[in-house]
Amino acid sequence: MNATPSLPLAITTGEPAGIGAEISLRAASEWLNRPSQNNHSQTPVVLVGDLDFLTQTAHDLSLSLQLRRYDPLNAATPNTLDVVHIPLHAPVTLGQLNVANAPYVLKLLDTAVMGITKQFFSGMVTAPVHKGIINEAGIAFTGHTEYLAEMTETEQVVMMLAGGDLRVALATTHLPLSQVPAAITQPSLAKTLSILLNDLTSKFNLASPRVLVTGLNPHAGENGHMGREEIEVITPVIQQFQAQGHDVRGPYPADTLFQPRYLQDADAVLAMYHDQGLPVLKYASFGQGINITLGLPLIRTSVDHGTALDLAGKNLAHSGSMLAAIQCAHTMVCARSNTQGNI
Ligand SMILES: NC(=O)C1=CN([C@@H]2O[C@H](COP(=O)(O)OP(=O)(O)OC[C@H]3O[C@@H](n4cnc5c(N)ncnc54)[C@H](O)[C@@H]3O)[C@@H](O)[C@H]2O)C=CC1
Ligand SMILES: NCC(=O)COP(=O)(O)O
Repeated sequence: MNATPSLPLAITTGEPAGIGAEISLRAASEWLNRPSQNNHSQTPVVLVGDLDFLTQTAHDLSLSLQLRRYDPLNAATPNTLDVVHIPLHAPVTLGQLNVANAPYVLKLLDTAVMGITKQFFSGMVTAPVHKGIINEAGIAFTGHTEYLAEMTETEQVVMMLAGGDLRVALATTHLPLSQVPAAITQPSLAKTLSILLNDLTSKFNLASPRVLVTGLNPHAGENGHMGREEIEVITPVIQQFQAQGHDVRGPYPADTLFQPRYLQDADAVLAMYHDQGLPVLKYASFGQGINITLGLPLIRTSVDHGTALDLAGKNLAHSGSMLAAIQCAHTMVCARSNTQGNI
């Protein structure tokens, strides 16, 4: 047993009008009551959000949790959940977005990143944010993935979702479909594959990961008759990695790749764009899957769903994905402390 508990994971509670507070509180409560596993004590968690709002939400959910303001010098007692208090900018009406709280949502992320940088936190787990309302507040924002890359000055990161037996990584993230082909170049695809292979080994303990790569076009371009990206971009990059000894295969037509015959021995699929890969994963495991940002200099996991404004305040949201995201971040913290010593 690793007797020294690691630094806490920061759970950013997301868009306050959505289900973020509810799933964060419920998942944290379940996590705190779980027995330790894998010879490691459970990584502690702290919530990042408005203390009064979270206390009211915990009360509405009848959770038997005491919330208190986070104090790094004073460890939380059992059944007590620490909150890094970030005040809301405006009162919350559940289910109704308010531009006034967009800066609050981003402050949660900034606080978690700063806390990781200063070694108060071991990593971050993010509840969903609403991309649209942040943009309507006049702040350009496409997602946590790109925001965290920018904040940490990381040139390229990779979005990967995992659920059931499937891992799906994406060559492009939140781009209009019309911009996808131009964004997939040999250098960008090679960098994506390199991050994916590296993190599957370092974070998921896979010594020689097998990655299956989709084509971009229908039928992977049908020998160039339905698009040339497979011939001009994707195949040369796959061959480059194969020549280096990596088990990377494809390009496969995306509509036939997602069947057990291909997937049973694969460690991950690399899909070319958001709506090529994620619908399959969400069909397989929606509500239980996780989203991991690979290539960042910090640990970040998240849920596989959005803000679910339609469920906010109804005590109907499932917290399984949030709990899985905490579990995954904990596993990554343990893997890191095994290789680097406990931090
Ligand atoms: N990690 C993040 O911050 C993410 C944020 N989003 C954002 O969320 C917003 C809403 O996106 P939508 O496409 O409507 O997807 P959504 O995932 O919020 O909702 C889709 C459907 O799934 C249901 N649902 C979602 N989470 C659930 C849960 N935990 N338990 C039970 N049912 C659940 C909702 O009620 C709705 O019927 C958008 O602004 C999107 O950008 C979407 C995905 C991830
Ligand atoms: N569909 C996944 C998604 O939108 C998650 O985005 P991010 O906020 O994690 O970058």
